[in-house]
Amino acid sequence: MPTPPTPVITVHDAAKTYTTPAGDFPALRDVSLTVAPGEFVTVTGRSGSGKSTLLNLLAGIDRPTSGSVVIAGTDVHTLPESRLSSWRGRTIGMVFQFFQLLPTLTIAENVMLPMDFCATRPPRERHPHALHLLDTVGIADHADKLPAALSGGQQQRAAIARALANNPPVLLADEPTGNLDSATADMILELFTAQADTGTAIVMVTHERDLSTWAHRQIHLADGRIAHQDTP
Ligand SMILES: Nc1ncnc2c1ncn2[C@@H]1O[C@H](COP(=O)(O)OP(=O)(O)OP(=O)(O)O)[C@@H](O)[C@H]1O
Repeated sequence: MPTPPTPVITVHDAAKTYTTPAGDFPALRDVSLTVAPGEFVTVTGRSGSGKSTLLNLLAGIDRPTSGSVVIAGTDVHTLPESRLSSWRGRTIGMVFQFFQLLPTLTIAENVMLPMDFCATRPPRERHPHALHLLDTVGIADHADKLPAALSGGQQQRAAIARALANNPPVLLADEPTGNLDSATADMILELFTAQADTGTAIVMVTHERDLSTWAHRQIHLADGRIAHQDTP
């Protein structure tokens, strides 16, 4: 039997309780999961089931009330606040529903931002690397345009190139196809599949229930717990 790969994401017994004026609200409970390098996992569930809360814990944006989140060997929530954003910039790529490109920077400049922020490459290599990434996602011709000149699908490709700028082991996506027509959405999902094939672990929150054509595993949340996991 081959040894299973060491997970790049390990969530152990994580819980997140929000304290509100109306009392404590358990948004996540008893969540344990692992994701291996190269795995493409979707997280589905009704509105309010805890999908974004889980993604925020994985990104180190929020801390669990109890339990642990270990990403690429780092227990995320033991990192001091001062090291968290640089850790995130090197370890996590993030893709959002509304792309979140900076409107006054060109597409290439947007893709260079994570490299500038983390100084992961010497300055002279950053623009060529941005062009290489834009080529990989099929929009190198648009490198010098502003985001507003691109279609939604092209902007999402640029956002994916930016997310991959520092070659992170983990890509987190929050409804990345939610603002795209279905043909464009399929192209974005194909890009994710191809990226997973290179060894990146991908966790994607989505409202679409069945993405078995693309995802290796589908995790379904209900009331803050993992209700079931399907492996197509
Ligand atoms: N900062 C907060 N303070 C209090 N309650 C919160 C906070 N953030 C989220 N919640 C509650 O936690 C629950 C889970 O929220 P979460 O955003 O994770 O759900 P979701 O599954 O991502 O929903 P959607 O699909 O609508 O984005 C919800 O009931 C929400 O109201």
